[in-house]
Amino acid sequence: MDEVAPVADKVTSYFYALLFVRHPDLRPLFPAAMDAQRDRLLKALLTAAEHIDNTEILVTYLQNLGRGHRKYGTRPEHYPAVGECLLGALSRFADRIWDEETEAAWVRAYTTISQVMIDAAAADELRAPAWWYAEVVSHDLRTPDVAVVTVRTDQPYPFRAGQYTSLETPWWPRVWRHYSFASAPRSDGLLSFHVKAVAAGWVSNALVHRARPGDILRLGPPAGSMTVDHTTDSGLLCLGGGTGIAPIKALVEDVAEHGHRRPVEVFYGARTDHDLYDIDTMLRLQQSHSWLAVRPIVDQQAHLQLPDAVREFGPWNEYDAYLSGPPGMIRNGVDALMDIGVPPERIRHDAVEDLVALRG
Ligand SMILES: NC(=O)C1=CN([C@@H]2O[C@H](COP(=O)(O)OP(=O)(O)OC[C@H]3O[C@@H](n4cnc5c(N)ncnc54)[C@H](O)[C@@H]3O)[C@@H](O)[C@H]2O)C=CC1
Repeated sequence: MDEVAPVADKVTSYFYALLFVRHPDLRPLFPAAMDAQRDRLLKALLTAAEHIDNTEILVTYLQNLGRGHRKYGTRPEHYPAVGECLLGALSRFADRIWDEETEAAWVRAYTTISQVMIDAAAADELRAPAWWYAEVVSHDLRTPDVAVVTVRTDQPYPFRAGQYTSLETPWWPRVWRHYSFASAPRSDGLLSFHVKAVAAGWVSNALVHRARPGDILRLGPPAGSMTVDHTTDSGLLCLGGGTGIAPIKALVEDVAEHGHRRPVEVFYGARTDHDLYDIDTMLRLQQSHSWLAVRPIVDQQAHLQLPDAVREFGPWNEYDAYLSGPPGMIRNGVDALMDIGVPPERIRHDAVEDLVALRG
């Protein structure tokens, strides 16, 4: 992977060119514009390579990936075509080190990887649809660029508070983006998402500025492990930045439903007062639950960013920490928490690679 990383862009462009020339029948499975897609393939490979020595994490990651590929229409017979083109691209750009042994190692790795994905997809097929249709039932514009979008799915959608889904709009077919659920599972089955229209974000702009009740979206399966462990009663320290408050609100509802009186401390960060678009909901929750404390942290007022604010309170070493927000906030937040003694195994957040896909 070291050989490939510096020329990653070239490898992926060449890979897709090979794939579409040799297998034109696979082209309709991919979005019309391939820019974001290119990054994804390499990110998946890098993630797999990074966890190559941790079989448990790697297998879980690949199983999710396999399940997630069902919504694209991926079939087991597509995997050899992809593998062959991937090897073609890698051997071309890693030619300095490429030999029979390297090729054999890649074939072995790819065969194992694809088999785990194929098996996970096949098992999932027996119990869940490849995707869910979701009708927009309400669209609440909270700021000029943040909307709360609520949908009703065509079939029951099981998930856990703190997880996210992938979402496709009718305006950008086959372009999928991740959004966290903004509530714990509700008795009426409705799902809500907080969406910020980001610059050049096709899906987010469509959801904020175009989507209206009656529009039909598609959802992929739930994913993510930022969920509450209900077998313990340790406190929860939650950092939600911007629309990252969405899954934190879901976690608070989850704790409330489980009836444990465990302390939950929420730090809700935003650039300005105006960006604290969900503060009323969070303060209402605080009023209803004595175990919950919500602290809004606004950059402009305090001249400090969300992770710094957390240092001023605590101690947090008995807490499980949950972070949700922009990738920079997650990275700095994890550093700040470790710095003040929170053990890494108690810190939870979505993978930063997936957060990149949360944008747009
Ligand atoms: N599961 C998750 O982790 C979720 C992540 N998100 C992501 O959250 C982001 C929200 O975007 P916005 O509302 O525009 O956020 P924003 O850019 O307005 O920032 C929100 C908060 O994060 C802090 N922050 C931002 N960058 C930081 C850095 N480098 N170091 C320390 N603190 C930093 C800011 O001070 C602010 O308090 C999006 O990137 C979205 O993809 C959204 C929902 C769920």
